[in-house]
Amino acid sequence: MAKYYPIFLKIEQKLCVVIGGGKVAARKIKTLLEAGAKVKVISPEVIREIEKLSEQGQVEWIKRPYRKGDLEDAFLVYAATDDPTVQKQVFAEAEEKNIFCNVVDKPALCSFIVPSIVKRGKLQIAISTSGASPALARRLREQFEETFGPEYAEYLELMARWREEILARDLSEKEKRQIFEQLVLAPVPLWLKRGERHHVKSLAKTFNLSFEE
Ligand SMILES: C[C@@]1(CC(=O)O)C2=NC(=C\c3[nH]c(c(CCC(=O)O)c3CC(=O)O)Cc3[nH]c(c(CC(=O)O)c3CCC(=O)O)/C=C3\N/C(=C\2)[C@@H](CCC(=O)O)[C@]3(C)CC(=O)O)/[C@H]1CCC(=O)O
Ligand SMILES: NC(=O)c1ccc[n+]([C@@H]2O[C@H](COP(=O)([O-])OP(=O)(O)OC[C@H]3O[C@@H](n4cnc5c(N)ncnc54)[C@H](O)[C@@H]3O)[C@@H](O)[C@H]2O)c1
Repeated sequence: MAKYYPIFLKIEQKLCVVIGGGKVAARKIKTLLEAGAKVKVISPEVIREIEKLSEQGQVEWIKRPYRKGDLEDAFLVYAATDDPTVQKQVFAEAEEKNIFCNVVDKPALCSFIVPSIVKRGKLQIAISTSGASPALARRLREQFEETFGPEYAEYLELMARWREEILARDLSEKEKRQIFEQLVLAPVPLWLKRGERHHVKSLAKTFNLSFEE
């Protein structure tokens, strides 16, 4: 099994080409759009979900089978057809053009694989089993979603703002690190979840940080 290197890619406004228009393609398209990519779908048929996105102008749908040259200018490519010959052709063109390629039914032909994602605002937990068990990746996501609830979105907003406020202070690296450590130890997510905002307020006050109720 291949070794994989996890990173978070900035794909805003970058062209991502998806070959095929079934439910697996739809799943990949969803996360591409969430990251702000420009998505082009090439497939003779697509499921209703993708057709709707095309009607709303969120993706460009080219209604025909894949042909060589379709990957021109692509930043990322997904081969999500049910035809192994087409899958190989897409992979071959991507290799030739040095484009990262995800072949959804053939990990051996993937130059990148897609993780299962827990997303709470700025917090993203990406889970991969290196392709060993996608079903387990999904199950772990569901477990993490219970542990890290929607309150983590606001928590991260607060932490980001507080971090800026602390970084702007005339303190030594050590002093700043000590404050960050104390802040992450406080059960802020729990307070937010329970609506105990007065606790968050007094924590903010202790460190002279902003907090709007
Ligand atoms: C995480 C997730 C992200 C996403 O797709 O967005 C994702 N697969 C998901 C679900 C899922 N996929 C499959 C099942 C059915 C149960 C099962 O087979 O286990 C389920 C479970 C379900 O749907 O419940 C079938 C399957 N998947 C692959 C193959 C081909 C093969 O392994 O040979 C086959 C057999 C196809 C066939 O029948 O022939 C391959 C890949 N799937 C990956 C990602 C990459 C490795 C990820 C990792 O590191 O584990 C990799 C290598 C390539 C890629 O696609 O990037 C998403 C969860 C989203 C979520 O819900 O959170
Ligand atoms: N990686 C994953 O997460 C995962 C999960 C489940 C299944 N799979 C595998 O992924 C593949 C796709 O799954 P699905 O459920 O989306 O399949 P599907 O049959 O619903 O969709 C296949 C799509 O490919 C299109 N297509 C066929 N020939 C084409 C061509 N020449 N050019 C362009 N498009 C073409 C079809 O029009 C259709 O829209 C299957 O091989 C399946 O076994 C992968």
